[in-house]
Amino acid sequence: MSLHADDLPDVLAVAPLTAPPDVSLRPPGSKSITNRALICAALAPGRSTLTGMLFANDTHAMLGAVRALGAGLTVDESAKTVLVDGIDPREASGEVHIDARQSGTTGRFILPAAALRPARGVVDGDPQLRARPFGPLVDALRELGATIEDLDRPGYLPVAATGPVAGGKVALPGHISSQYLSGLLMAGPLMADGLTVELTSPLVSVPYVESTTAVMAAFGVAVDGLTVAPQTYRPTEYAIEPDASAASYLLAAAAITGGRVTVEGLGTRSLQGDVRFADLLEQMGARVERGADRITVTGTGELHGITVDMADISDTAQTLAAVAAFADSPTVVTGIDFIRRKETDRIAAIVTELRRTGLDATEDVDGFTVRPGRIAPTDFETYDDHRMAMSLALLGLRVPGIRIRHPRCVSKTYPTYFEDLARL
Ligand SMILES: O=C(O)C1=C[C@@H](OP(=O)(O)O)[C@@H](O)[C@H](O)C1
Ligand SMILES: C=C(OP(=O)(O)O)C(=O)O
Repeated sequence: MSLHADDLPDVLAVAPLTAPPDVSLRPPGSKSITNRALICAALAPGRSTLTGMLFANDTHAMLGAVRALGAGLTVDESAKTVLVDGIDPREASGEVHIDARQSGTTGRFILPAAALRPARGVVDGDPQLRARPFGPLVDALRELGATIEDLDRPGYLPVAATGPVAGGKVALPGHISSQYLSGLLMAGPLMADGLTVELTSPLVSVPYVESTTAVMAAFGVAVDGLTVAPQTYRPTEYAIEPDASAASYLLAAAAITGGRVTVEGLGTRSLQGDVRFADLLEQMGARVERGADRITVTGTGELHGITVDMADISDTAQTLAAVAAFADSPTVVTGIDFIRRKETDRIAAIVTELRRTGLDATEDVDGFTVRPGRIAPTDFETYDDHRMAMSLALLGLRVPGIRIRHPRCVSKTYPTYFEDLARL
């Protein structure tokens, strides 16, 4: 049976490992970097070459989005490469329709780019994305000169944007999502007056904004603090690094099973904050070796609970919850109330599922607590959230009788997840 997302059954049984793993794996390309590189390349008149691309539902959403804006794409999935012929959206005409599917990054990055066009661009998504907040981004774009029509509930998709966005100074909250800021910054150099963002509340997911400015720099655009002067994106050859959030599951597997897993292509040079998940495994008792382009985690048989603020790396909070289930003391995760507005309410979802398996887990105001205990055979619900499926599957590497319902949701960012898990 193929374990590719497209071929998975409605309920997937996870077989416990018969021996600790000792493997080296290269996770697929980073979703976050792929979607940034696609935006920057699409806004860079001329041909860019992107290598190491992730092909998954979220990046297919972005490929469709930049194609709708007029970028030319030559896609070679087997070579993980895309040639992008970029455009200047300020010269575009004609109404376009963009389907961001389930992808927050696609919706929040393409809306400011679409608003650069002096014609109407409709941005919509799946019901799941329609339920996630867009209000702060819509307000900011209006403030900067774009016309944004609410096509349904104000502050939510679908919306229609008509530019051009003149730019200037804008106030933006930081505590709901960093994606608004990243999307505005990437469109910033094409605003006639440039862009300065003033944050009105503390920024979550900070490392993602650092990734944004790093990818922009690779395409020749400088950002000074939260100010972008009018500039031109330069087409370039850009190598996308593997996905650090995807790597968290593989590294967690080593810590949980007492094995050794090396992820290739990610290390101290990574642009992604989620590589710091390895630091948490180290704090819990695993051994971690870091190179410029690889991270190795070795499980020591010891795992202790920790208390940690995960506001910077919240996509790995559910992974940590799975590891915490095997520790010898409770783990408390704080700083992540904003993950209630991701693919699902992730705090409620992970606590509900850990309780279903018999663990004493509780929701806190801005996070959750996991108290280790006996883990019973369980069919886990996944809430159409790829990270629920990927995290809960880790329990099955040690505990018999773990089954994942609707596992195909991993196609959002990691269609080959269960193939990689089987390689352990
Ligand atoms: O900019 C990005 O690539 C992302 C930012 C984070 O979202 P928030 O800023 O909404 O927390 C993260 O959860 C998401 O998976 C990817
Ligand atoms: C929250 C996520 O994605 P996005 O916000 O890009 O939909 C994620 O991948 O966990």
